[in-house]
Amino acid sequence: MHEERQETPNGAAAATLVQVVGGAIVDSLERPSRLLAARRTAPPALAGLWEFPGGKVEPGEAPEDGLRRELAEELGIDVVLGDEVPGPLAQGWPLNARAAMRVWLAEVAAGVPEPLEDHDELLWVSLEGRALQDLPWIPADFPIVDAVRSQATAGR
Ligand SMILES: Nc1nc2c([nH]c(=O)n2[C@H]2C[C@H](O)[C@@H](COP(=O)(O)OP(=O)(O)OP(=O)(O)O)O2)c(=O)[nH]1
Repeated sequence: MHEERQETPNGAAAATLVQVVGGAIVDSLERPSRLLAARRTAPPALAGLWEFPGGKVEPGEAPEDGLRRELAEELGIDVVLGDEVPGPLAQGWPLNARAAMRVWLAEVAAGVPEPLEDHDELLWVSLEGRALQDLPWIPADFPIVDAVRSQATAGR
């Protein structure tokens, strides 16, 4: 697992959060209208909840490379990454006491997304209306979903 150490404000060393990366895959980076949500199969506490496909960055791996690798493994696709959806931390969005996630907008460059690993269903959900927020996401993902929607639909 990839954990780094950093200095806290009082100078004590503290373990930083496990770095997770997630893909906010939209139908088109140019004119986004739908987002791809993925339903987890494990662990039991998260099974059945929706998330951004992705996973943990491996030691020595650049976050963007980790995201491309995870999306190829889990969904069988190559992606073009767009802008990052920045969170409040240097490590992105807080997920829980141990992990934070950096999220990038992305578009499918090759392949058709399929739930090959870790998910049992994929859903293209409209960025308009309530459909996105009405899905049972992993609780930590709701603010991220909001930010993704705002960023993806900005400038329309
Ligand atoms: N991929 C992903 N993980 C999320 C999201 N929200 C959230 O709280 N998480 C949590 C669930 C897990 O505790 C952690 C990511 O772990 P993971 O199980 O997806 O990572 P991985 O594919 O590398 O799996 P593994 O090698 O550890 O089995 O982050 C999300 O939107 N996407």
